[in-house]
Amino acid sequence: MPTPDRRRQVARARAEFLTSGAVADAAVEDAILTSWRRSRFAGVDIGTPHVPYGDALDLRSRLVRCATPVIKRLHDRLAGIPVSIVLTDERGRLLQREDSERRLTRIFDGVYFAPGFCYAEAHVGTNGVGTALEEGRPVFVSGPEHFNERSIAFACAGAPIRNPLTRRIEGLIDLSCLAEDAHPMMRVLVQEAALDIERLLLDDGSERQRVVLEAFLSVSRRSTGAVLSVCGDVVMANQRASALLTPTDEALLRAMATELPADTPDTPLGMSLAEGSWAQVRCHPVVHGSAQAGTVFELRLQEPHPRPRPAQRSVPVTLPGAAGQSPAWVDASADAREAAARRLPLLVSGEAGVGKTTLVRGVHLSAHSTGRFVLVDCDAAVPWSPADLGLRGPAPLQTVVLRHLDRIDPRHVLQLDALVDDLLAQRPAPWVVATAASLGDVPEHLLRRFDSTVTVAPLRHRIEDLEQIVPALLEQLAPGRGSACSEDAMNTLARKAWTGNVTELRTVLAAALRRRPVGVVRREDLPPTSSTTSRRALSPIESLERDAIVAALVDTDGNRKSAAAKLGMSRSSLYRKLHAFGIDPSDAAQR
Ligand SMILES: Nc1ncnc2c1ncn2[C@@H]1O[C@H](COP(=O)(O)OP(=O)(O)OP(=O)(O)O)[C@@H](O)[C@H]1O
Repeated sequence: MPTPDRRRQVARARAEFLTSGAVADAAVEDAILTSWRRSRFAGVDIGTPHVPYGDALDLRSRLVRCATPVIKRLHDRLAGIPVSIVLTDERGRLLQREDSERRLTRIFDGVYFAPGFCYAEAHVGTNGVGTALEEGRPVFVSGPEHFNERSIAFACAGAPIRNPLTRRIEGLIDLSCLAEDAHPMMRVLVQEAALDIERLLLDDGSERQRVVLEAFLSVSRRSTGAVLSVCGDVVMANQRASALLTPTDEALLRAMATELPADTPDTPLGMSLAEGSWAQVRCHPVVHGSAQAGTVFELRLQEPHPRPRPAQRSVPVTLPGAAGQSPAWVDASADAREAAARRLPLLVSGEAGVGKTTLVRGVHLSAHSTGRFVLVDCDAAVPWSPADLGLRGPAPLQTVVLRHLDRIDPRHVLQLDALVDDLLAQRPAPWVVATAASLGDVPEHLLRRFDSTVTVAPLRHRIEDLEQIVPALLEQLAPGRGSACSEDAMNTLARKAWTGNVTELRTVLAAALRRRPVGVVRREDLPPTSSTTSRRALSPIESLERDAIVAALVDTDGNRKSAAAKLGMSRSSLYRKLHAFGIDPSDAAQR
């Protein structure tokens, strides 16, 4: 336990840090100093921080089931020692607390260290729960090592609990007491307890996982396609599946695994992959005993035609202000509507200008609610306080869109995380949606906040949507003028690559309307644009190929020989394709 001298030294270091932001060498452990910096950065209140509360606790989870006997044993072992045992979820929200003394019940309830309250570092600053989760390892925080004043009276040791197979953090076990009662053994005890819980998690899952593994291996052996299995949190993929599927596809398959009934007929379903291609999916539910243990998926890339559609999506979903009837758009609309109905935080991905915000606004409007729709641009939003962002007000919030999540400044991640907590803790909670052009650029920390994802396909991969989008845009740009596009103008538009998607289309139509403010827009009214105008509308697979060629030319500064080598094709094939797809290499190189 820290001696009084050591305690004074830490208290001095804390005061120095709070005034100057610096600390003398070795005055506190590195982990504590790093956590103080994070806490300050997140704008945590140094006096009495706001501890968010949410009452939707999952107390029947596997984590709670496996932790309960361990907590009980520890409670018996610690009888007579003034300490509380706490279990939290992976975000630091308390699920259970067992106090060895009644005195502690009153004290800990008084500082909101109780089930439902969230002790993430971004809210309360350095503490045994939030800091151990941030660090991903056991941490002991005592007295003035805490960031906020109110916690200085306490000491807590926290150890993350990891999924034994994926090693992802599932929760945390913590021992907390008054600072004067702290003992170094607390750190050892929580580490032991975390390991015990992990062992039980392994036992609990291993039988189910063994059965699913066997099914996965058996399908992989006989299949020449991509094979992926889902068993709870554990996903296994063969080499082909790893190469073919993006995290978004994987998330979709995980969702399918939970939704498909065990008696799903063995008929293949169609699935639009995040990269825009189309796959035929066979689902093999794996049953163990009387319950479904998991699902094995077998995927084959499809030629573009015919596109089989899942039966349940045969009725098009139309959303106000969001035009489009292509299967990819209809699927995305239906998925987004479902997420809204279940109030699941949703991440909508897709290239810039594809209509991500339009889709979400359409879902919002289709609910006919009087609640507010608020857009927060993560690229620009500073400061992050709810009032400044327009999130406070008399009318209830219905939908909050965190636009361009992939462009957030890394220094603002914790503030945004705290904002999401604040939104989700409201009653009723708004539907929280984020949009991003590149999922790979969304900080991992934030990615985990979103339970479901929807991908909006690029316009060139659902070019048939022009039929509805062009009239909708003409009406937006020239309301009431009854403008339309001639057939030859539509044919020209259908042959363009639309790398800037609907935003680019809107600009082109705006220019055409300047030339022909009323009546029918003809081909000659369209501005000359884009190096990639092909002679005919391309199929989805062809447009993927064209994208790959343009990307290779961009990477090689327009050098055809290097681009052909990069694409693994002969130079003559590349020349043929440049011609067929109408690609001008020098123009592509200037992008
Ligand atoms: N399906 C659609 N129907 C009608 N208009 C659309 C559609 N999709 C996009 N638009 C129009 O295209 C423009 C860009 O759409 P939107 O802002 O929704 O795209 P985004 O993907 O959210 O863009 P960014 O990536 O820049 O955030 C807007 O003017 C919008 O009105």
